[in-house]
Amino acid sequence: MDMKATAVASASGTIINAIATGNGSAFGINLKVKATVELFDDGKNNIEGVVKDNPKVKPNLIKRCVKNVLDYFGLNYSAKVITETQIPIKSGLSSSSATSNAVVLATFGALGERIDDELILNLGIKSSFDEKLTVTGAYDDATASYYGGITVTDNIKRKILKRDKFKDDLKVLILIPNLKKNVDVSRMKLLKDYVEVAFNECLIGNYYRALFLNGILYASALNFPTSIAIDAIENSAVTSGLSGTGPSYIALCYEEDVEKVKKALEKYGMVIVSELDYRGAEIIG
Ligand SMILES: Nc1ncnc2c1ncn2[C@@H]1O[C@H](COP(=O)(O)OP(=O)(O)O)[C@@H](O)[C@H]1O
Ligand SMILES: O=C(O)C1=C[C@@H](OP(=O)(O)O)[C@@H](O)[C@H](O)C1
Repeated sequence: MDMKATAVASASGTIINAIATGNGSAFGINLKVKATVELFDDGKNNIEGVVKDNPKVKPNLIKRCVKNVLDYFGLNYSAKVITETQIPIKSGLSSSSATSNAVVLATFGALGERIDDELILNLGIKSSFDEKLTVTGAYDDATASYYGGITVTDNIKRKILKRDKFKDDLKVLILIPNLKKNVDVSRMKLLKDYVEVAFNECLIGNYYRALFLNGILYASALNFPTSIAIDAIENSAVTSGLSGTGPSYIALCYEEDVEKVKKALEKYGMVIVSELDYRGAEIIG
């Protein structure tokens, strides 16, 4: 019986970046990473990883994800894991959380194991920690990628405080500016008291205000332009802000305003037009 499965997971945009306080919030975006995992019961523990379409990206995370699942079940299988992605990498769209979700889920599928959501999320987060790709575990990003929709989380306790949907049917514009990623954790932690203000708005469902405020705060701390989000709003975006630790910015708008907002953002770099995702991660083959 061949042990092989394919799974997808979603990118996620940031409403509240959890690095300053441990509490965060994110929402699913319909850009997917696809992972195919094939297992061989040969007792050799030889795991091969292939990152299609991104030759510069090492397979360390995806090999770690498969290893952590096999170790969890005490199996010494060999494996081949292949990923391909629509998600810009190292950009603040949580490609690492999405990839961990997709590879762990595909490995569970290949094993024919019962789909235990929390176990899959935790093995994915463990893998991201093992590869030093996260500060808080990014449980906000991981759950938004896995379940879709909006999640509001305590990343330290790994608790979902709230799940929700945006009240409007919105398009998601993603700006990939020509700016270098800068993960200065100590500067981000200086924002704690102010991010708490934004988080309280998020907890009561004022997601547009929370996303904008969070973006201004983190862009200021990380020396990214704050004017970009304001340009988006000036051109009818309902909200806009830095996503994660950047450099990507996101803008949410109604369909009829896409061209206007896109034009405003394009002077800063490449713009991807996508939409909200409510499907999350799933096994597709
Ligand atoms: N499609 C993919 N295949 C394999 N590894 C990936 C893929 N996408 C992301 N990764 C891993 O995640 C890392 C990027 O994650 P991170 O630094 O957290 O940035 P972000 O989450 O903002 O995209 C990459 O360096 C790589 O290790
Ligand atoms: O590493 C972390 O703990 C986090 C990383 C950030 O996302 P990116 O990795 O996408 O920048 C942030 O949005 C998230 O709330 C917490």
